[in-house]
Amino acid sequence: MTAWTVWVPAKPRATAKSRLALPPARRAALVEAMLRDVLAAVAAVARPVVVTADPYWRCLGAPVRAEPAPGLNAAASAAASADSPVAVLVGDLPALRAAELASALELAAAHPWALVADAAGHGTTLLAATAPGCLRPAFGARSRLRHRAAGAADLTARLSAPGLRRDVDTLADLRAAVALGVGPATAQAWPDAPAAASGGAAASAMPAERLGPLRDVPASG
Ligand SMILES: Nc1nc2c(ncn2[C@@H]2O[C@H](COP(=O)(O)OP(=O)(O)OP(=O)(O)O)[C@@H](O)[C@H]2O)c(=O)[nH]1
Ligand SMILES: C=C(OP(=O)(O)O)C(=O)O
Repeated sequence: MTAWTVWVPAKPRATAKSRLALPPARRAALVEAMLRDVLAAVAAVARPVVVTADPYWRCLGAPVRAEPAPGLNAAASAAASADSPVAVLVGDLPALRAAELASALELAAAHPWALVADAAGHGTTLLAATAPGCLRPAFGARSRLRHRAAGAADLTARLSAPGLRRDVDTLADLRAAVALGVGPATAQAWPDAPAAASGGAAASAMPAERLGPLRDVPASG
């Protein structure tokens, strides 16, 4: 089996997920929880590395690398120059299952580099490369097409991996992730949700009927 290193970029805690309409402290707690759930899923199948400018993220317990410059693509480019096989996985996938990531990486092992698209179908949640220097990050609006045009194999249609594709930019996205079943840290950070039983993201499931109290909250200060 291929031994993958999976780099998870993490924006500074104070500014991450600015599109989530939540008060800053609650947003930061949610960002951290999602990151914890993603890292738990990654650690089950690969070696995780957090790439960030924020020393706070050392508290997550995974190895941390400093990003070379601000921005997701600069952070991802650090992974691109690391030893392959290497992947970049966004950190806002609270419904990620370890088995989904394992399936994606298994498919990716047959390609120089590959992508998985986000739930909307326009963005990218995973880039993975088996050959040195192949991974060319071009995250941002409509990144799926850019990554494909640059030569990445598009694995999306060959996978059933809703948690791997369910990135969270808005509260509506969070609602969709909750419907899939989020990991235990996210379940705990979101007060409307019951804390998940032990067993990590793969074992947790949050029933859709608990979604009632989830409301858009105006951002403050
Ligand atoms: N290291 C690093 N990671 C980043 C940076 N910007 C975004 N990321 C990470 O990239 C992944 C996807 O990011 P986005 O969905 O754009 O999240 P975001 O920038 O926090 O969201 P908004 O502030 O709402 O635009 C998440 O894991 C982010 O933490 C950055 O400047 N540096
Ligand atoms: C960074 C991306 O998207 P978003 O910021 O919308 O999550 C992307 O899909 O390349």
